[in-house]
Amino acid sequence: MPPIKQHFKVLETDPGSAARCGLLSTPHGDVRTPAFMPVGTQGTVKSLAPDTVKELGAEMILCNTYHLYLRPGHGLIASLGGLHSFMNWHGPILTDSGGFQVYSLGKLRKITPEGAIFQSHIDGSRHRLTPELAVEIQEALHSDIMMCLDECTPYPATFREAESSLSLTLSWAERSRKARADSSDQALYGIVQGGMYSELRKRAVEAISAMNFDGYALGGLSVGEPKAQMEQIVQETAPLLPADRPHYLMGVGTPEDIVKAVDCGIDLFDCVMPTRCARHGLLFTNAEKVVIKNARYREDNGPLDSECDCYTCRNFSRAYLRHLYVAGEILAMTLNTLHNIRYYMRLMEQIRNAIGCGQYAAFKTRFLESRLKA
Ligand SMILES: Nc1nc2c(CCc3ccccc3)c3nc[nH]c3cc2c(=O)[nH]1
Ligand SMILES: [Zn+2]
Repeated sequence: MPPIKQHFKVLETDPGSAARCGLLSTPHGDVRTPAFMPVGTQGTVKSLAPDTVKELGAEMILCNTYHLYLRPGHGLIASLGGLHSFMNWHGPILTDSGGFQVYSLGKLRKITPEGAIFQSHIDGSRHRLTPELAVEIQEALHSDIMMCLDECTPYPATFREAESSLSLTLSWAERSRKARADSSDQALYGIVQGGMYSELRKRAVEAISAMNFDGYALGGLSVGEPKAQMEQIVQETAPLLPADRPHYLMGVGTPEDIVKAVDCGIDLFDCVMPTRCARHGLLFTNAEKVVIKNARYREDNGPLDSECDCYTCRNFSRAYLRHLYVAGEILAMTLNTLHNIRYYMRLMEQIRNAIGCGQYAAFKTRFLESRLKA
């Protein structure tokens, strides 16, 4: 069995909560956790240069195996020196295995015990994504953290459907682990499925934990299930994960979701929300969600968010941001995304500080109450 990368250290735990601060060390640098990872699906955090992403405080970003395999191809990226130099991002990168994207993007997809058969959403070409190919692609991209190929159990699913989906994910996890090169300096994380069924989730944690991965992800959530159900699964399952390894909640979430999940011991988050909302003119502030195209901002000469230290809030008025968005200017995408990513980075800084001074429970209560008024 390849050596396990002891690449995570818990630094502080909060007395009144399962929240913890940690340090994730990778070949491309360290990540302070709890951390939010901006999504850079096609090798770019849309509309932002990598230096800007770094200035905003992001330490690790996500890229997509499915997209980069289809275009421009993992072989090309490997021949050009790997994904870090290709996109000029020299910090840590986590890549998803592609299963979720096949499920949500691929056309005419068919799941077989061997792998996921799908047609490219780009040119209709046919492909079969296997656990072995998913590892090969991520090794070619040379991401710092690789994910096993899993089946993201659809929502809703019957117990039997979730059970058979879980057994597929477990067999793929075993094959992913065996496919990893022994000398690899890349970490490999296992993914816990099990639908919305506590019994299956517990079975999944036991089986995946026994495979001794470098970190553990909770998958199969943020797939359209009611918020209360997601929270219940996280509350029940996160405490069962190996405490000395990173816990990654895939695809989550809103600021409220993150604050609640940190309380359960989640260390890593990703979500398309800050970047996608920015491109649709929905901007995050503590006071309210600003829909920038709203006429009420037409003459508003004030900053987007008076509490924010970002370039957008320091240099432009709400009136100007509204003008750019309504006029369809490309700069609107950049300024909006820059602010929303900075909002999430500042939230994670506040979360780490609250844990560091043993005040997380009070921080969470105060934050959630303030959001109710928003
Ligand atoms: N492999 C996998 N990915 C998921 C993602 C994508 C996260 C991602 C990683 C890297 C880049 C982009 C997206 C999910 N997003 C929302 N819910 C999700 C569930 C799963 C899941 O169950 N399995
Ligand atoms: Zn700002």
